[in-house]
Amino acid sequence: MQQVNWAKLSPAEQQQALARNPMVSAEGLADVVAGIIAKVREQGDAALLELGRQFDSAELSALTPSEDDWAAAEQIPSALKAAIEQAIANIRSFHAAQRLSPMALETQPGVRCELRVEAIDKVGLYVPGGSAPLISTVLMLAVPAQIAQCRQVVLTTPAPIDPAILYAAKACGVTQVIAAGGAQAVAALAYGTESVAKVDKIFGPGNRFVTEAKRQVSQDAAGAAIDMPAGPSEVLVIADASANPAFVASDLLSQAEHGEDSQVILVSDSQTLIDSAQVEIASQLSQLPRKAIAEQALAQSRSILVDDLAQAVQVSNAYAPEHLIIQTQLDQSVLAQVRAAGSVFVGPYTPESVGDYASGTNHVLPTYGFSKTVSSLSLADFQRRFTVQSLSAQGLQNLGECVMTLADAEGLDAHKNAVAIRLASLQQTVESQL
Ligand SMILES: NC(=O)c1ccc[n+]([C@@H]2O[C@H](COP(=O)([O-])OP(=O)(O)OC[C@H]3O[C@@H](n4cnc5c(N)ncnc54)[C@H](O)[C@@H]3O)[C@@H](O)[C@H]2O)c1
Ligand SMILES: N[C@H](CO)Cc1c[nH]c[nH+]1
Ligand SMILES: [Zn+2]
Repeated sequence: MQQVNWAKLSPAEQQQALARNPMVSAEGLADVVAGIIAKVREQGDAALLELGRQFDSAELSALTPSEDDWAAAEQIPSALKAAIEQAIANIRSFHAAQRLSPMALETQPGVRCELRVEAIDKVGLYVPGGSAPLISTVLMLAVPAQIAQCRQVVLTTPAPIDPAILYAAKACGVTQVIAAGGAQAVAALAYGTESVAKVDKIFGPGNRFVTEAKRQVSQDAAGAAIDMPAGPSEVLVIADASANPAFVASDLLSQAEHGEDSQVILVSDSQTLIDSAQVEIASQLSQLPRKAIAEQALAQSRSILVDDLAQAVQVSNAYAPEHLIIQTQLDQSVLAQVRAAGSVFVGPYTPESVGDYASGTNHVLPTYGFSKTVSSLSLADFQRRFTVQSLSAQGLQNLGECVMTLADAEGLDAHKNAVAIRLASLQQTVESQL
């Protein structure tokens, strides 16, 4: 991890200290992904099988799990089943509480306005599986889809599919599981194939091929909507001298182990804490099976010495991390100054892993600094909201003049006439009754 002293950096160097890998980093990534999407649109299932064999599993022979696969899913260890069920219960509680109550009111007498909420009909869930089978991502995507009552829930994940992914998918009411990963899976969800149902919206994180494919299909009217840019994992830890360096190191490593393109940042006003966290990182890293991956992520990560905690939050707000961990003596006052973060973890006993798996919050979060404007995944993302209005005759008489004046000002006579014709008809009725 590179070490820098924030106060001694020029503005350009400060920007550099918070730089990420570019979103479209690999040479020609957009063209490679466009080629894969075109292939899936032309060749359907045959393309999914060919690309799946090339990138994921040479033995791939079918896109849908067999009866044996579903039977194997029931055989996962009972402790794992229990952990999945406990996580589902917490995720369900937190997301069910996000249901909006129907809202209706009269904005003025006779003018009734409503806000209604309905599920998005067909959703596609992308569960990463290139480097680790993200069983927890099944829960984060499928539980809110189930609460929203989406009619069709198609899950794709690279082959070979881990039995626990199937177990979790079944437990959360997924309607179709497809063994496909990467850009080809996103293309199949967006446009459909012989085996994959076309969906309205695609959810889920992934590597740069997945993220770029989501971007491309979301820009095509014939494609599908997407949730957010949820790319390589990131964490920023704000820690002061009171923090436990072993805890801090473990949190940084938990995100560094995701992928070579993950990034972790430690911001502290204590050089002593930074030094002892570095010692801990070296010692914990040596024990990790995914040491090589974490090492590469650490090579593009930083520790930043700041003057005080106020400056630490400024640095964090400028970076806008996917995950923000606060381990200081002034946690609540630091939290109050946070302006941009996908999800925040407060206090020494709140490792980021709890949000990744089971506290109840969603782990699908905006990366690349998008947490300045994009929110963490929630129930609302699986729903569409629409408004309804209904006016009584009296309501139109009360509001008509206002609408006609505004239509007049815009020079839109047909708009004005649509009101005037009704008001005239009402007037005639009144006169005929006299
Ligand atoms: N932001 C979030 O909310 C969040 C949540 C969970 C995971 N993540 C991130 O998701 C990512 C998962 O990445 P992953 O790679 O493990 O799994 P993945 O499933 O996203 O990607 C694997 C797929 O990439 C494709 N691929 C690999 N090399 C390719 C190549 N050379 N050309 C074309 N396609 C290729 C293959 O089709 C393969 O199926 C990690 O970076 C992790 O940090 C983010
Ligand atoms: N930290 C990841 C999101 O960036 C989510 C995850 C899944 N499993 C473990 N972690
Ligand atoms: Zn994680």
